[in-house]
Amino acid sequence: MEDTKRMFWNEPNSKSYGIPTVSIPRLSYKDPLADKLIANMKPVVLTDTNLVGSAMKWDSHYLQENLGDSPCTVYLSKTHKFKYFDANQTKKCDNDFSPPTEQIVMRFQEFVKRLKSWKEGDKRLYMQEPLNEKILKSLQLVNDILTFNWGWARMQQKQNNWGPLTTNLLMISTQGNVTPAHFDNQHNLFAQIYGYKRFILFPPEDYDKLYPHPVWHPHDRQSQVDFDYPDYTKFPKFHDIKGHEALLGPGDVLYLPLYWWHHVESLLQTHFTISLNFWYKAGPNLCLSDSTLYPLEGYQKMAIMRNVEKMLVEALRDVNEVGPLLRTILEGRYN
Ligand SMILES: CC[C@@H](CC(=O)C(=O)O)C(=O)O
Ligand SMILES: [Zn+2]
Repeated sequence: MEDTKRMFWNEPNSKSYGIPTVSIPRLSYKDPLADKLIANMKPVVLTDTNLVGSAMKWDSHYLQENLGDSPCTVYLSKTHKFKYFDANQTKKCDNDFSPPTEQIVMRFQEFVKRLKSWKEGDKRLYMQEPLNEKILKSLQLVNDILTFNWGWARMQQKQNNWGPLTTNLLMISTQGNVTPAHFDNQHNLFAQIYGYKRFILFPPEDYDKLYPHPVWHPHDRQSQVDFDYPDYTKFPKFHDIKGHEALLGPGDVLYLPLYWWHHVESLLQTHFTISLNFWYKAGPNLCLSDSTLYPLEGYQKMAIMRNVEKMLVEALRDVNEVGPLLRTILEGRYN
């Protein structure tokens, strides 16, 4: 793996974006430091969990055999970026929101056909579908899933007090696709199955450097900063950002902590990449109580800021009144 890693960084698609980064530790799951990092909500790549060992044989042919006519959600983009948006939150944008990607449902076999014939210049494809009874018709695939290393995953969930597993998102991306920087409100065990992905992570406390869209916006949780063409006038603090970087290959699992920002790229080594994530709800330590330790952690302050913003949007109704009211609270009093 190390040799592959060295070869990779010559790849043209590993843009540095001018962001200094440190490497995320790559450890055996047996290394006590691995569990310590997870317990402290720090990212770590685990190289030998065998979490999705039974999925290492999943390639386009095998998945076509076992998912064939299942309907799956596919995003189409004219660019390499797949910036997520919540279609239910466009009403507050007075129709000046233009979706950056198209979302369609197609049969899995149709997706594979388009994936195989895809070439540079075509609309890029990104299939993202939760593994659930809707698509799991084949016993072979169900058996593969049943033989994941659930013992290890359940142990992490229990000893770190995570909430329930909510989703296993199956992701199949054409080479070179980018999921721009965003955060999720769940813990994530991200398993790489085929091809290579590059992650650049930023801690929750970089909230002020990544300028997320407002909570009411369709791009809630997504950074406003375009890493390819950063607007340092509008987003000056982005200049000081520092990242945590990891290259994931088949069998690697990245623990991506709740509220950590992440930018994700499918590298050019293969025509497409296959990944599966395990999203777990946050545990009770996101709620403040008598046992809360102070000072609060970055992720706890992030939850507070989001709740304050949501409360103001609800109370004021007009989103244009949120800024002026916050400035009134701040100016000459807290700054
Ligand atoms: C959802 C797409 C993204 C992964 C991610 O953001 C997550 O698992 O939270 C990626 O791999 O391109
Ligand atoms: Zn994410």
